[in-house]
Amino acid sequence: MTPILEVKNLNKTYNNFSLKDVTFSLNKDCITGFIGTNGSGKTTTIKAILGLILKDSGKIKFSGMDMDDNERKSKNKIGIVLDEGYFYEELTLKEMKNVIAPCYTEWDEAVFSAYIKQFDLKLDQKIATLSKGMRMKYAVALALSHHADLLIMDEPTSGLDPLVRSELMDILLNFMKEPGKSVFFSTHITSDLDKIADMIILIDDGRIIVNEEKDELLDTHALVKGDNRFINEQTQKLFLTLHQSPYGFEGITRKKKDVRRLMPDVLMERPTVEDIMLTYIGGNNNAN
Ligand SMILES: Nc1ncnc2c1ncn2[C@@H]1O[C@H](COP(=O)(O)OP(=O)(O)OP(=O)(O)O)[C@@H](O)[C@H]1O
Repeated sequence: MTPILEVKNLNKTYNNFSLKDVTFSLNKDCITGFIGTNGSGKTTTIKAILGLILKDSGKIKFSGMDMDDNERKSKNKIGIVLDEGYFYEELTLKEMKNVIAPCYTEWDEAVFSAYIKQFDLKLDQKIATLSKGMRMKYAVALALSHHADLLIMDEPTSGLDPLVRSELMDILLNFMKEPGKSVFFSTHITSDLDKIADMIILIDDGRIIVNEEKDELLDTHALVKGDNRFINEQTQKLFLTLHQSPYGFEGITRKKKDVRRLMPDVLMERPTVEDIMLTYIGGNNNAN
């Protein structure tokens, strides 16, 4: 199956930062979480994909077509929710919609009205007066009203309370019910992804470190906790990260069988996406 988006050897250099040969694909019918710490390159990658900044090199394909050569055609099928609202604050929701709608050949006013109603938004309200949660919902309504196949969201949950974040997760799951849809979702609030992501891509210092199915990632790793007496020169090597305190140790392993064999009395739990992220970032542990 053709991936919905292919990013190949994407490079972009700023004074103190660079994307380094960023390469990944997004599959149809998948929610992909794009995770990384502050400043790891998530926004830069998304902006480069969307042509909002000039890339130094690299190829981006949408549904098999080169995005540089088919900008209008591909952007017609992509919905975008960006971190900084790209809205004119003094306009009302309706006025801003009137600016955005003509950019899309498949704009669907009925779908937009249904979202506005569902999200309890008022079209005559000024953008400047929207709360963070309302602003996110408005951005989602705009992004999903032109029959997009791929929704790209940059930190949509940042600054939102847990209730609104959970509402957003439901909106995304609802969007995914139609076959052929995909979501690419950058965040450093990884708990949102534990629930909904199919794939996890981790970027650290401009480099893709992990690109794997979420369940595979969580099944092949384990969070191990136990008494310090189990830690010795041999068992230490079983861990990607290991933290010891006077009360015991906690570590992430990929060698679950060996841990079970050599450390029979320890606790093994399924890690979270955050545990995995903290394991692989920074380049200062056994994982790299
Ligand atoms: N226009 C620019 N000029 C120079 N440096 C920039 C520019 N835009 C971003 N950077 C730098 O690139 C690095 C990556 O930034 P980016 O916004 O992509 O990170 P991020 O992973 O999205 O972080 P966050 O989670 O904080 O939004 C940062 O060090 C940032 O300072």
